[in-house]
Amino acid sequence: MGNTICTPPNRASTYGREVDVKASAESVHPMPSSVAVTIAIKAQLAISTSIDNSLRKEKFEHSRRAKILLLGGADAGKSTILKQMRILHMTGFSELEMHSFYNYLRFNVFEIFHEIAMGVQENILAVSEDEKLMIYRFAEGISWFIGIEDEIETQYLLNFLEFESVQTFMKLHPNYASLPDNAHYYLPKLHKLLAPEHIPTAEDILHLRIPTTGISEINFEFSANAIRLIDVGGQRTYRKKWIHCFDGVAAVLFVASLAAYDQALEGVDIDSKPVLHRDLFPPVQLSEVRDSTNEEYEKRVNRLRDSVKLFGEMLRCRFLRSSSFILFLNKTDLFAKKLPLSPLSEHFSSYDGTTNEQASEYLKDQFLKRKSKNDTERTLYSHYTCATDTNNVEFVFKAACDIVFQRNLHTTGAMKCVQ
Ligand SMILES: Nc1nc2c(ncn2[C@@H]2O[C@H](COP(=O)(O)OP(=O)(O)OP(=O)(O)O)[C@@H](O)[C@H]2O)c(=O)[nH]1
Ligand SMILES: [Mg+2]
Repeated sequence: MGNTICTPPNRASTYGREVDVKASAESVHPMPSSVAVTIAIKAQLAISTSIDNSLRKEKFEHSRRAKILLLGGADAGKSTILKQMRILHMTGFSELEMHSFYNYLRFNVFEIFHEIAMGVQENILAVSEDEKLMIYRFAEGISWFIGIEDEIETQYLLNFLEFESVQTFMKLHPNYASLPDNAHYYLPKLHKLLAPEHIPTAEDILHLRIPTTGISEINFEFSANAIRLIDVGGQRTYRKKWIHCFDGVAAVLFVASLAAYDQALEGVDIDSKPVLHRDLFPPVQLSEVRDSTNEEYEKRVNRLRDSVKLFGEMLRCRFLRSSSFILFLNKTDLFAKKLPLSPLSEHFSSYDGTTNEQASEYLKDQFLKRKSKNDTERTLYSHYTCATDTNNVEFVFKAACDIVFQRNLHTTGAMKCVQ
C-alpha cells in the first residue's frame, strides 16, 4: 500500500560496486599490482566513509523524528488515520495505487454481501427458490465466483441487492452487528463503484477494509515537527509483533471503535482473504452475543471489552511508561447511527443512560479507569473521532501533536464530546 519504509543503504550492493571499480581500473590501465591494491583500498575506504556518513545521517534523521505509534484492536481505524496523514501531509495516493485498490474494493463488496447473506439465511424464512439459491451461494463464500467474468459477476452483485429478502433484511437490521462498517458507504453507490472504468477515489480508499498484517510506517513533517508514524495489525495474532516498535515511543495513539460495543470479537476478526477465512471460522451469531448473560463469555467475545482490556495492558507496559497516551474513540458516526437501534445497556449491563453523549462518556470511562492510581506521572487525553472524515482527523491530530510536543496543552480541546 505504498507505505514509506526507510531502509538503510544496502552494503552488499555497494561492496559489489567496489569490485567493479577495481576490475575496470585494471582493465583500462594495467599497472603494478601494489599500486592497484592501494587504489582499491582507497576506493574501499571512500565507499565505507560514505556509507557511514549516510547511516549517521539517517540515524540522526530518525532520532529527531518523534515516534508515534498507532495501537488498538482490529478494525478500529488505525490504518485509516495513517491514510489520512498521507492525504493531509504527504502526496496522497498515486494513480497506480488508486487503480490497484479497485480489486480490494470488489473484495470488500463481496465481504458485505457475504455478511448480508448470512444474516438473511438466519433471519428471513420466506424467500423464492431462485433467491434462496443465490443467498446460499453468497453465504457460502467467494469460491464459486472464481472464473466468472467480471461483467456477469457485477450483474449478480447488483441483482442481489434487489432481492426482496435482502431489502427486508436491510430495513429490519440496518446495523447488523457483523455487517462490515463500510457497507453504509459502499452500498448506496454500488453501480458506480463496480463499473470497470471506475478508479477508486480517496474517499473510497479511506473506506476500504484491508487488515494490516505487518508493521508499516510513514515519515512526514507537521508544524515544523518531524514525525514517524507507525501502524500495526490489531488482530490478536499480530499483536505479538508490537513489541518490536516499543523503543523510544514519544506517543501512543490508541484507537478504539465505539461502534464495536455490539460486535463479537471472533465474528469480525478476519484475515486478508476475509470470505475464505470465514468459511473455516463462521462468525459468532448476533443472537449468541445478545442472549449471553455470562460476563466471562461476554468479555471473551465483545470487541469493545477486548479493546478496553488491551488499552489497560498497554498502559501498564513497562516499555511505554514514558510515552504520552492519547485515546481516539473512533467511529462516532456509526456509533450515533446504531445506538438507537442497538441499546448499549444490552451489551454493558451497568449502563443506565439514555443519550448519545451519556453512552459515549460511559464508554470513555471504561477506558480511562484502566489507568492505575500509581500512574501519577501521566495524563490521559482522549478525543472522539471519525477517522474517515479528513477535517476531523486534521483537527484531532493537531491537538494530539500539541500534547506530544508539550505545546498549547491548555488549548488542545482534548476531552471534546460527541456532537
Ligand atoms: N464510518 C466509519 N468507518 C470507519 C471509521 N474509521 C475507520 N473506518 C472503517 O473501518 C474499517 C477498518 O479500518 P482500518 O483503519 O483498516 O482498521 P485498523 O485498525 O487498521 O484494523 P487492523 O489493520 O485490522 O488492525 C475500514 O473500512 C475503515 O474505512 C470511522 O470513523 N467511521
Ligand atoms: Mg490496519
